[in-house]
Amino acid sequence: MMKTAGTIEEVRNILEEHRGDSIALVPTMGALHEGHMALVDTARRKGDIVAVSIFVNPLQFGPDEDLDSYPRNLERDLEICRAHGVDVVFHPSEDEMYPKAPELELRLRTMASILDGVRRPGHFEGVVTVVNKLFNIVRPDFAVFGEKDRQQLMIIQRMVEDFNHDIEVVGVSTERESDGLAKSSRNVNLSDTERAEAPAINQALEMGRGLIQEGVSDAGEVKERIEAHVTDHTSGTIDDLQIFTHPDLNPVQNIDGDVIIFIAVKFARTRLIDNMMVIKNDQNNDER
Ligand SMILES: Nc1ncnc2c1ncn2[C@@H]1O[C@H](COP(=O)(O)OP(=O)(O)OP(=O)(O)O)[C@@H](O)[C@H]1O
Ligand SMILES: CC(C)(CO)[C@@H](O)C(=O)[O-]
Ligand code: BAL
Repeated sequence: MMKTAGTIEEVRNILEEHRGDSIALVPTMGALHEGHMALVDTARRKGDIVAVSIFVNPLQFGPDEDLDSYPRNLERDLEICRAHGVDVVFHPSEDEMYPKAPELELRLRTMASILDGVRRPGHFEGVVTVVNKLFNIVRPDFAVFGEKDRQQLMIIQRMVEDFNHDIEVVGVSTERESDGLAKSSRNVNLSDTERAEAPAINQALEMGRGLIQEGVSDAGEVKERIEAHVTDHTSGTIDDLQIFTHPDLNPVQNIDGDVIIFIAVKFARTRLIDNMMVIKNDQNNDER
């Protein structure tokens, strides 16, 4: 039977009963969907015990961002977790996680000097702070994160290395709606019109991948074509569009190897992100 814990003491007591079992943790901000459940399924294959954390972390939201309107529905989330055979859900309050304003700050260097590290100042500092806390509270053997938030996944992988957490970080490929839109908790904050337009983001990324695989090597040209597709088919504006080498995330002008295309699109109330890896010489269009 699934157990739930609202406090650190409760979750530690529950996990203590499972001493000797390996734990796979899926950190989330709730408003769960099938993307999260793909993470849970991976966690189930990895660990004896699957723990999901649900916490909308205020530290990773900027002052003008959507902390207040971020979707929250704990009862529904618990039902979804129960139906998926999750063993433990940890859903702390803000006071439980931050009884005092943190005195110590973690700072990132180059990995936050690009993309959302620049667009959302302080975001990744907030993410690594809360994930560190979750790792210390749950002490998982495995921690599962989605490739939709690829920069976050790479930063957490690096954090585990830098801080010697004895945890295997596992990445899971992006779950998409049947029309290609990446599943995201924020999709519910799109208007009907925006929701109908939003698949153009994935279409544009697919088009970019196609161009690169056909031999277009000018990153500027690929970006222009992607931007035009999004602009022509949505009311959103491009907040960020970058092509980086894979796996070391260097900006690229001339594409002569594998790359990742990152995009962020701002709609009226909601900013969506997506990314696509392009294996340059891969003819079968599978995402890795
Ligand atoms: N479509 C998806 N496919 C795979 N993993 C996903 C997907 N959406 C979210 N995740 C992963 O789930 C974890 C929790 O993410 P979060 O709770 O922020 O949900 P989200 O859908 O990404 O919400 P947001 O609207 O904040 O982007 C993260 O590791 C994230 O990468
Ligand atoms: C990893 C995370 C749960 C930390 O708050 C959040 O950034 C998310 O949901 O991706
Ligand atoms: N999915 C990453 C969490 C955030 O957007 O704040």
